[in-house]
Amino acid sequence: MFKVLVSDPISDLGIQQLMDAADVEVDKKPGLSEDELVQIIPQYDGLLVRSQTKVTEKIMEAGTRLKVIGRAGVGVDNINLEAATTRGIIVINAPDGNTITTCEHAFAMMMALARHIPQAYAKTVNGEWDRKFLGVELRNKTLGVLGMGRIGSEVAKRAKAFGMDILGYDPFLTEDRAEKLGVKLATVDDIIRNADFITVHTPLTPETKHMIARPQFEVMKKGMRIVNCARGGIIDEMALVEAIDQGIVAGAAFDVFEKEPPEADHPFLNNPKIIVTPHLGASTVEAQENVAIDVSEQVLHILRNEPFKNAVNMPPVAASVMNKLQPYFGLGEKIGVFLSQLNNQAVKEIHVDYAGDLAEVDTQPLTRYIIKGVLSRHFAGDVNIVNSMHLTKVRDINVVVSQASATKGFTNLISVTLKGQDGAERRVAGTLLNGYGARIVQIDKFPVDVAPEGHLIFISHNDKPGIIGHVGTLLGKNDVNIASMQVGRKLVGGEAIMVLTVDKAVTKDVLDELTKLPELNKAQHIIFA
Ligand SMILES: NC(=O)c1ccc[n+]([C@@H]2O[C@H](COP(=O)([O-])OP(=O)(O)OC[C@H]3O[C@@H](n4cnc5c(N)ncnc54)[C@H](O)[C@@H]3O)[C@@H](O)[C@H]2O)c1
Ligand SMILES: O=C(O)CC[C@@H](O)C(=O)O
Repeated sequence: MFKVLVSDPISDLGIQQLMDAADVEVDKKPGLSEDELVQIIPQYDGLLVRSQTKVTEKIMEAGTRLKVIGRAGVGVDNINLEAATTRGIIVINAPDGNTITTCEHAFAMMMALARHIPQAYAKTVNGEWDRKFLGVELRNKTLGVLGMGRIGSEVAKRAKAFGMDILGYDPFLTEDRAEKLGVKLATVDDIIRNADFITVHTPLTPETKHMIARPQFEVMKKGMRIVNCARGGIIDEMALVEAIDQGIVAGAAFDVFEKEPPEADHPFLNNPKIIVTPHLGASTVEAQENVAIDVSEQVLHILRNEPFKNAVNMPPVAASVMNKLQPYFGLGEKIGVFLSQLNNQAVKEIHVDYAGDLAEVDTQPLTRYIIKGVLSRHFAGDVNIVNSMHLTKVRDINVVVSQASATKGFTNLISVTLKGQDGAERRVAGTLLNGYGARIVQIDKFPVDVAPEGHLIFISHNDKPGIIGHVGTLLGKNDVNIASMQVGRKLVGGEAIMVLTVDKAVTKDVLDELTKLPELNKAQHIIFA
């Protein structure tokens, strides 16, 4: 039974799928402190949060069973990703579920700003009939959108319908896409100097922190208005207050703050030209259901070891590519497991070569399975596809991936070579054979045909008459039943290998006895657990 802790208020309807799952027990405990979380987290396999819970290294350190942290929303700045990756904890988010809701909030903030709606409301309900509030139209105004991702693009579409001219900047915005969205591709400087309204929709990163600060306010169009429904810190709060005081900025609308919640004396909270909401961008019934449904579904997949999407601490891969790669994951990992047992020296480089059907696909996820296989028997702690690449960096292991079309007659081929620090190499290649599943087809320089399952004995010997008989007799004497046997050699009488599939594990004593046979150089037990 998997246990999942929901530590923030998350839509019940959204997590229904998790609560209904027969193999999952869900505990809802919103509002716990870090210390309280540290106390209870060891019993959980999954943690579901919104933005209130700060998932710190200390919590992950205590969460020895944690496999997945699900963020019901987009931003994962409340989760220590580095700590999660190091521990192999998969972090997933729900990037699409609140896009429209947040876009609508940003748009509502822009309209409220243009027409002083919160200020007028406050006066009216206080008994004051103040008709001096004079707004501006959106029509024919220039809107600058910084960050044309999911939310920024939706804002631009709506602004178009309002008759605004839109300048968009995003390092990933192409001319084509800008044209499709009816947006003029601009530089940050164009936007700063020409926009009547600016709205920011980037993540908070070292590059975007204070991307609008004093130098930018100094060159802005007098009377412009600015909206931040993305992340506190993208706009320098103190510089904004100064720009309002100097009459450069006519008004600002903020849903997010550098520190949340802001202190009671935060200068935004008593400034009549700044309207604020308490990080409500994603707060609609629809968005909260959507993100909770998305994230619950992925958490279930991860707990059940099924393919999943939206991992934040792994590179994104298109679903079509994932479907193509998925059948190879088991083979890739087994090649790695095989090599990790064959190899007996410090690894400097892992070279993965993909051929045939795999030559033109983005094979990054598959490489992670191979590396996981190579490392998992040697590293303390959980090695998985989230932390496997990270672990190679920590251990200074170079990973080289190549793709080639030469398949040596196979429709697909994965060849993995471990290079040791003395330059020695071990190689295992495998393929997926239609109707037969995973097969190992090469070990070092020897062609073989072995199913990577259960227990194998790998023997290197000199190709001399009688050796197969000696091995069979010795194993029989020790009650080890041979299910199949493969012999590989390059030259008659030269170096050779033997791979035996046996029904059970072989003891070290049996291996030692095998090694003492004439012409036998080495015998190893290989296990695919
Ligand atoms: N207020 C809320 O409740 C709320 C809700 C949802 C999302 N958000 C926040 O809104 C922001 C946007 O979310 P999204 O879903 O559209 O994300 P997204 O990833 O789809 O888009 C972000 C875009 O920002 C662009 N970008 C990155 N650095 C940039 C830079 N230096 N200059 C210009 N553009 C840059 C990226 O290329 C990307 O296209 C995020 O910060 C997210 O956390 C807030
Ligand atoms: O959970 C929330 O309400 C905040 C959501 C928002 O900031 C996000 O990044 O998705």
